[in-house]
Amino acid sequence: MTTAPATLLPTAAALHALDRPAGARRAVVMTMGALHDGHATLIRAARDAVGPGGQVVATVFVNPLQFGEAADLERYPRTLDADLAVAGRAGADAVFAPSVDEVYPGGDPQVRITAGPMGERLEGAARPGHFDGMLTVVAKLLHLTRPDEAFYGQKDAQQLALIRRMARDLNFGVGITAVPTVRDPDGLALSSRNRFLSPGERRTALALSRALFAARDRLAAQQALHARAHAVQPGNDRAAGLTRLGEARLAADAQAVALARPAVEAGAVRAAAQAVLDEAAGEPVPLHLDYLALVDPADFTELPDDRAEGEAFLVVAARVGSTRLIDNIPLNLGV
Ligand SMILES: Nc1ncnc2c1ncn2[C@@H]1O[C@H](COP(=O)(O)OP(=O)(O)OP(=O)(O)O)[C@@H](O)[C@H]1O
Ligand SMILES: CC(C)(CO)[C@@H](O)C(=O)[O-]
Ligand code: BAL
Repeated sequence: MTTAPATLLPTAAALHALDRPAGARRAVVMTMGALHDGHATLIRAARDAVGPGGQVVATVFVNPLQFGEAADLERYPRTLDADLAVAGRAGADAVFAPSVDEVYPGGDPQVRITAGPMGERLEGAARPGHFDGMLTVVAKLLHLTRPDEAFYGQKDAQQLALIRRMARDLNFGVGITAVPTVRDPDGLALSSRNRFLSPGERRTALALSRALFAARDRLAAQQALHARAHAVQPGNDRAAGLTRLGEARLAADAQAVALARPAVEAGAVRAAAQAVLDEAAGEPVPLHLDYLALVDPADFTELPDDRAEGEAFLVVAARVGSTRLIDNIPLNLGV
């Protein structure tokens, strides 16, 4: 393990020449560069997984195939020297940072990966072709780097679900590991694009995480009501204890509310987040909501308003000024 800058591997030939000690596990962390602590957390997780004797390779490649607007591609930050230092400190041995010609010799590839229906929803609908381009380069980078395990951030939840799906559907034979979203102390999910936000835009952008946390808190409050209602049901031993504590009245109220509304429903969770986003849309620096959706983690289809059980992701995308941001939170509906 090293804290020196990671070794730069600018070509596939240099990558293939990288010595791979016998028995050493190799982990890969793919990025588009401009590394921040979210990326460093992925690299640290990769290092933890393979151990000091293993090998961690990060990749830095701004993939033209997954960009729609040319302006977004052109202004994407490129900070390779700093990236080598961040990657090295976090525990990467090497950074594979190829040129566009190295990855796509002879121009755009004719044969590509198709993301399928999950790739057309939400982010896929907002950025047509994005997920086909993303999966195509992920497939290429997996073939080039040949890892045992690859690490991706939960922040890009739909991307992660599609990569898992590709690895499974097309038998890539690689382990895919998710790393939870890393946030600034104020809640904003770290993202390379955050650097484009002015101070005012950043304040408005905080509504994304605030909306997700409001939904999570709404769900937790309803679940707590149910727990208390359950505690005072006839025959439950805890009822006597609660009475002694003077909580019987409170618990009875809770039971009445909980029984009147028997479950925590998707519609109420979504509404709690929507209220925060509506308020941010009226700020002097407004938030322009692209989508807010409560989805099935398996395929990113929207859950019906009356769904009251199971795993879900609450996902959001919005533009503030000229910067488009995404965020999400995993939730468990039901009581
Ligand atoms: N805040 C974060 N927490 C955890 N993982 C993250 C975070 N931000 C990015 N990642 C992960 O890092 C990997 C590389 O992402 P990428 O280079 O696109 O960074 P980014 O900050 O998401 O940039 P941008 O949002 O501008 O595309 C992806 O697997 C992504 O999910
Ligand atoms: C996975 C990825 C490196 C492919 O270009 C990119 O989409 C990203 O950085 O999340
Ligand atoms: N962070 C996902 C890659 C992209 O925005 O293109």
